[in-house]
Amino acid sequence: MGGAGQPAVEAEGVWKRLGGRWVLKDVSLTVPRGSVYGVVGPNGAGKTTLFRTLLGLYRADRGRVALLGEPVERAGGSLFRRVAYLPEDGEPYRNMTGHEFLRLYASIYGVEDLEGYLEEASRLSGLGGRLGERVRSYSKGMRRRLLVAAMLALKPSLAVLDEPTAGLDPVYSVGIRRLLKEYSERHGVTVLLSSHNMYEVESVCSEITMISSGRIVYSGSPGEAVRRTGASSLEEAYVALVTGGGGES
Ligand SMILES: Nc1ncnc2c1ncn2[C@@H]1O[C@H](COP(=O)(O)OP(=O)(O)OP(=O)(O)O)[C@@H](O)[C@H]1O
Repeated sequence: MGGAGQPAVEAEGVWKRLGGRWVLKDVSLTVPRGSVYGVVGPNGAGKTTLFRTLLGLYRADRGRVALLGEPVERAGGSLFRRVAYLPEDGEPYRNMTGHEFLRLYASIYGVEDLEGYLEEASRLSGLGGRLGERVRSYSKGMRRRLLVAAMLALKPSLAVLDEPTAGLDPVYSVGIRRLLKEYSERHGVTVLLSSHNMYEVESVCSEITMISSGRIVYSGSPGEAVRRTGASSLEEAYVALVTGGGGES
């Protein structure tokens, strides 16, 4: 399996056009192996498009993307089995029980040690006896937790999560952040996430990229963003760095 010493994700000069306009403009970033890396930016800045392009779900119009050391356009099943993606609107099937959903997830990824996987995913979900109930009886927080547990228990090389805690209460948000950080530290899982929550990004991410109108306006540590702008918090630094770029423009 090639690319063990390579960054988890490397994008160079990526441009992507959608609906007749450039949504990503000359985006370059490097996500180190084993890191928790955050992408932040206003609504419509291009975060989801960036993730989809990095994962090969969209083809970049210009530039190049390497995923786990391989050019993404050449990547096949053996690479994608090491990558887990949770889209912003990802949902488990409502008519399945939590247990059934985990089994389905394991079969899609070709998990070999099914019992070990189910035990770990069940534990990470924190859902206990509720796993025997249908997903449609779960709250949004429970559904998110089930999805995050399903992906982390795979121990993927790279986990990509688009706004994993959006709309969740603080208890679920803190729980998910803890899982992501622990799994990254303990199992070397590289985590790439997007968020609108600067507290979240500051508390879990070692490096961040800020994107505004499809262009990178900052890459580095959260602390450096604060220092560079002379702001008193990451939220203030973020506003200073993205102001003028706008979101949907
Ligand atoms: N399939 C598409 N066709 C045309 N335009 C698109 C398409 N997908 C996204 N866009 C546009 O591209 C821009 C970036 O969208 P994207 O969803 O990547 O932003 P985002 O940063 O993830 O936003 P949010 O924070 O609101 O989720 C937006 O202006 C959006 O309307």
